[in-house]
Amino acid sequence: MDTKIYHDEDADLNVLKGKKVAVLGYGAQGRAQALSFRDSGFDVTIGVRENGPSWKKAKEDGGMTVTTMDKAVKDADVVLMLLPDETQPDIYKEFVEPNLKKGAALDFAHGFAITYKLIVPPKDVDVIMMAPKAPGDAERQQFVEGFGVPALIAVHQDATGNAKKIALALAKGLGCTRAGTFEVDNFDYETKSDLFGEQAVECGGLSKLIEEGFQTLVDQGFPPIVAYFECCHENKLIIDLVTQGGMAYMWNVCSNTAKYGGLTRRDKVINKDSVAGMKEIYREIDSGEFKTEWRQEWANGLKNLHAMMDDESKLQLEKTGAEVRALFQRKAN
Ligand SMILES: NC(=O)C1=CN([C@@H]2O[C@H](COP(=O)(O)OP(=O)(O)OC[C@H]3O[C@@H](n4cnc5c(N)ncnc54)[C@H](O)[C@@H]3O)[C@@H](O)[C@H]2O)C=CC1
Ligand SMILES: CC(=O)[C@](C)(O)C(=O)O
Ligand SMILES: [Mg+2]
Ligand SMILES: [Mg+2]
Repeated sequence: MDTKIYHDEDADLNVLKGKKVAVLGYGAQGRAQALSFRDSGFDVTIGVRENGPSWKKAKEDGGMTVTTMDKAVKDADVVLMLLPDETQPDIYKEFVEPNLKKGAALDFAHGFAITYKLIVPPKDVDVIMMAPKAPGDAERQQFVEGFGVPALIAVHQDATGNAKKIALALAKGLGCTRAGTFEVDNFDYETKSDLFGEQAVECGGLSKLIEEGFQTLVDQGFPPIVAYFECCHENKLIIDLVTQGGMAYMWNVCSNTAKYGGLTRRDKVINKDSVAGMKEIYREIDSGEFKTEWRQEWANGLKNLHAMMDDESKLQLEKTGAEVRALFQRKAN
């Protein structure tokens, strides 16, 4: 299946000229997208809780209307649900559904709520996705530097006939058509790949690999800072090589000792049991079991999540990392 790729020339910011773009939420994605839309000339309204931290931050950033979510949605031509996934169904019910005007576009940066039918929009609105494939800070930084991160777009519902044009205008407004914006057939492709990637590879798998590698060396009596450089700090430099020129390039830049040792021993770490684990992760995502568990965790006040985050913050790795960053800060001053 060929994925259609779009660049600047395929998207038109004027599609949103004179239109009201309401961004609900001002966190990682909300702030990065809203500031870039503002700088791209869109009429941006931020919808957040009155006088909360996001309200104050959005006011400080300036150049946008800041109001409550219900008021932001009223008369909006595009509403971006840049709220935590777990909060979206309730916020949609209370603030969006009663105020969303006929012919508006409802946009998501991740398809969770639509894929698992936690939000079912009316038939008379466009439902689109513009999902940047990056953390918020990175996408804003690349926009400011004149480039942009890649994004996925999808159209779930095209009531006006303009759904894809609007998704592309949003992507261009965030600089994502500079790198490349990829169209996928449906929300599920983004939702399920993103959940899998963040659980099995980029957040879950990678953090565990780093933590256990670090602990293995520390348990062998290595100074924590030595273990930190080897199992954590240097990863960015290696990944930069992969990003620059692929796996072969990374291997070629590394020593032959690293090539031989890495290629002959990596299966001791990532092996058929690990792959079976990856398949189980995907099965839980695809079946909706993860969705059900995550909804239950939200209903329980995120107790387990807070406990796990507390455990993470107490790791020796974090203490050593803070010392290293302080060291580097000294160099920067
Ligand atoms: N974090 C990231 O960089 C990425 C996130 N996404 C998606 O973007 C969407 C937004 O996620 P993030 O920006 O990470 O969210 P976030 O957790 O960074 O912040 C969301 C913002 O929503 C508001 N908010 C939070 N809880 C609220 C509540 N209970 N009631 C009302 N407002 C509330 C606040 O303004 C908060 O700053 C999600 O669908 C996520 O999956 C997609 C790509 C990357
Ligand atoms: C930053 C990103 O793309 C993630 C990991 O999917 C997310 O934060 O949900
Ligand atoms: Mg992601
Ligand atoms: Mg994600």
